Amino acid sequence: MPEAPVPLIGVENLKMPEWAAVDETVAEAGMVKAIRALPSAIVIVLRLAWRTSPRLTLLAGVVHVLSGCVTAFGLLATANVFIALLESGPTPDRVLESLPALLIVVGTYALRALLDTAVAAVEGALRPRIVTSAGDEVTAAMVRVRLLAFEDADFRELARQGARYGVRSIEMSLRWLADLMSALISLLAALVAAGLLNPWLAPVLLLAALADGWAAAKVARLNYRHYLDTVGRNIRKGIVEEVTTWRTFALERHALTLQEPLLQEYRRITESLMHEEVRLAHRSNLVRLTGRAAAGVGTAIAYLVLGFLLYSGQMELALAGTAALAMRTASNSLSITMHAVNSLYEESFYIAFFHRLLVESAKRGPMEDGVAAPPDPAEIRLENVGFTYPGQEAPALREVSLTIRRGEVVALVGENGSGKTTLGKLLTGLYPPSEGKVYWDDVDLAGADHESVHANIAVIAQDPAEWPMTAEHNVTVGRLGREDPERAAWLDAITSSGADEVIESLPVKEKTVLSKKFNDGQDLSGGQWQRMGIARGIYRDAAVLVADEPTAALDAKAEARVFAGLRHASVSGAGRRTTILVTHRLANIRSADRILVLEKGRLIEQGTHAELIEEGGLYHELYEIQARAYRGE
Ligand SMILES: Nc1ncnc2c1ncn2[C@@H]1O[C@H](COP(=O)(O)OP(=O)(O)OP(=O)(O)O)[C@@H](O)[C@H]1O
Repeated sequence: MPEAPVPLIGVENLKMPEWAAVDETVAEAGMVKAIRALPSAIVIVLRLAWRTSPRLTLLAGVVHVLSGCVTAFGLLATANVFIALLESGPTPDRVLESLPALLIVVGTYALRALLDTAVAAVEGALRPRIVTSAGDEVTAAMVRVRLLAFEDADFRELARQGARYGVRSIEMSLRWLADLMSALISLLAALVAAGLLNPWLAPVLLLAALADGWAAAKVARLNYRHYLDTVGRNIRKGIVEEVTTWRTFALERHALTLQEPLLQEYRRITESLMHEEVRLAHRSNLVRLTGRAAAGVGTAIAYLVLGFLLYSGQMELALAGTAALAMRTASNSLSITMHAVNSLYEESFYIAFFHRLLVESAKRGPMEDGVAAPPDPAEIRLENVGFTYPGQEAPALREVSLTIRRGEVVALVGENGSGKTTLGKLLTGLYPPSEGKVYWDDVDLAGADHESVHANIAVIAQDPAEWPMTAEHNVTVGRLGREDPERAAWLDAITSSGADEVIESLPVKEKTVLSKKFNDGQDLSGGQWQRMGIARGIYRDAAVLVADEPTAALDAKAEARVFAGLRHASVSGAGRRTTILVTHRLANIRSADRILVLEKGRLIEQGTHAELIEEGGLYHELYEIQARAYRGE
């Protein structure tokens, strides 16, 4: 019997992102309630247009209104042509008499054509500006959010959806808004014309429109409901696509023979999405058919009313032509209006993402009016600090109190998951504590301007970023404007880190682009990237340096060289640098000024190597395990 497929990445029990759960209520809302939500989306778009260019926005409004008015005028002028033509008397005379009215009609058509061109020109200039501006607002908001925001999966997904659908929806909404304005004005003109001819004609025309409108609104809500229902599966699909096709997973994918199971998983998700898609198409079609049938009945009633009015002599035949024209125009405009309203309604959900993304980003944005942190703090002090990652229950750090003085080399030691990396992020103000305080001298980082803190830190990450730029910029990107006429800082950074050997091996040395995305680009090995990351951290020459497992991927020779380099860097340069080292290789940190030992998020021991060995606690135990392994015991 074939084995049942094992779902690698489950799809059934996915928790809905919080923002999508909120929208559930919108998707379930009644038609009236939903239509009431429409103006807020229009306001967002109009505000954005106004912010982008008040002049062009105003101009777009004016040309639209003018163009609609000309249509209305043309329609009423047509009535005069019919009246002149259908009067009693010889045909040539009637034709001649109708000529002035006909000329007016032709004139309105010409004017309408000119105004349409003006509308297209103004919109052509305005729309790209608004779309660029919307994209810019999202990007700027995202760039400015605090680091911790990226730990929040809901926010990350909102950012993805807001950037992807929000900006596109704004562009679409602009088109619909333009259509809506022209159609509404034409509709108004046609209804007035029809109403003037006979008051009964206007309401029956509206009847047909309502049926159309109901169907379109229902389809919009079905679409949005479908979007919400499938958002979780689409997230999963993205993840599976990533692990199935990305290079990062390629090695293990093959080595673990996961290709086929992953493909199965991918198919399982896409097939379930496809079935939903087909179901949606069927349901939408049915709704549309019902709407069209009802609208057809409405139109038939309108023509019956017209026929009755003619039959009963309540309307002259001369006016019936204009009435029919007005009905036709009204019905066209109504269908455009309804389509535009419903498309706007549909887009309004996604515009809400855009808006929510801006609001959520602002909440997570930089501190306004924060005080400047000292550029070279004499001490960093933690008072009863606790930290819990967003969405987690258990704290990663608890009740940590400590002081680190300028120039100290402090090593953080502890088992996996004990909180070393997290502590490094709190000391450098990258994450705010959930409890307690972090001070740089007497400045509480909770009230400090983030940039002033981050400008004075350098972080050598365990998995350094592989910047797709030249090797030179990979080292200098942290302080591009640094004055280095003799290249002493550059040489110091690359020799202390061992990056000099990497650069030497590159085809065009430091000018080599380190990315396979470029034709002549080059990739590096894990250890080589790590050396570039260390060089970058040293070159930044910041007052506080955190090196998180900087040598995990380095060979023994390179590792010894890096630690010597880091010790040298901590006493050289502009001032004495505060260095915080996270490492599991305890032999490297024997000479650290102080060793802090963490266990399950608590600081349980601190002191020099000798003191901690003497104490005989966890550090002693960990050190002995490693030492025994080297002694071959
Ligand atoms: N991004 C995150 N989201 C949620 N929890 C996290 C995150 N990063 C770390 N944690 C949790 O916080 C705790 C501390 O993690 P941290 O990375 O600080 O440990 P560490 O001592 O540096 O571990 P290692 O030696 O493995 O690098 C762990 O329980 C970990 O599971």
